Amino acid sequence: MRPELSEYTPIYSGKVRELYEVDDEHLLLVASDRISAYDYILDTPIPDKGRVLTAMSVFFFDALGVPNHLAGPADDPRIPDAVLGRALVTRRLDMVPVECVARGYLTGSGLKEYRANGEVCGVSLPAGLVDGSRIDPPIFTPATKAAVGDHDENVSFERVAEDVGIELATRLRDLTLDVYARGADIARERGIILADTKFEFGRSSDGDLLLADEVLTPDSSRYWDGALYAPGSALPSFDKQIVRDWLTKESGWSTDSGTPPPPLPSDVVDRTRARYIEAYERISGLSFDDWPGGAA
Ligand SMILES: N#Cc1c(N)ncnc1-c1cnn(CCN2CCOCC2)c1
Repeated sequence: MRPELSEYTPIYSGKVRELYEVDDEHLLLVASDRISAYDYILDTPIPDKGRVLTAMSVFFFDALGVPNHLAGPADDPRIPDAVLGRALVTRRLDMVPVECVARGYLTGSGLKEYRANGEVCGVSLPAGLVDGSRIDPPIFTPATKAAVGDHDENVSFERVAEDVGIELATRLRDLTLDVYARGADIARERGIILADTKFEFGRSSDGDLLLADEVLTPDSSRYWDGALYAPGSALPSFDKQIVRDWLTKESGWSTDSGTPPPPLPSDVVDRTRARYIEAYERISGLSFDDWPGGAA
């Protein structure tokens, strides 16, 4: 008999995920079906998005072979039926307050910084780079965690060292770049580009530094279809471009309207759900049909 979610104390609620206390040593990390676009949480959920992204995290936690916070399997008996397949039991860690970002390609906030001063988080880059240019070798571009709804602030490695000490900052950088490289290799072998990603780390009661949060999901990473990639051209998001295109090209809504986006039509929802499943099955080589939870 599985417990009810109401038996667990909620301790954090983010844009698309929640965190509950299971006991003194364990948390329940729950991924919702909510999707964000243009800094809005859309009114329309994407069925199974939470399960697919949880499946991707579990695949990568296993494939990467890096010590992490998972404390049980996807069908752990402590997981309530209501969130089975989109929740994981994790060890409760002392989180390091740094968003550990690795970038193998220049886009987003990194591109904006580069265009302003030729560097990203204090790391100088060659002249002449454009949106989507490869950054080789990949760079560590940390950020401080913003309050819910705000954007994280990109900071330098030196600032991280001031905040957490040079030894831990160095370990965070090395681990971030190593895990990004492993994830990028796995994705590239399947024709998918991992442009950048964000990791979070925490310390266990034994003092071990563990990979935490979600890992290498489309919500914590930028994934591009390798077949469509061309630096300087449009860089369609593997998972969100269908939603973005409908919102900006078909719905009549505009990003500068100051109003929330309209509800999504069912075909956009269905195609986006299929896109998330395609990303998981291509990258993992596993069938999403075998993942726990879902329609009874
Ligand atoms: N993972 C983890 C974790 C852990 N294993 N132990 C203690 N605290 C955390 C934790 C607390 N907050 N965050 C920020 C990221 N949140 C994740 C959930 O969803 C909302 C955002 C991580």
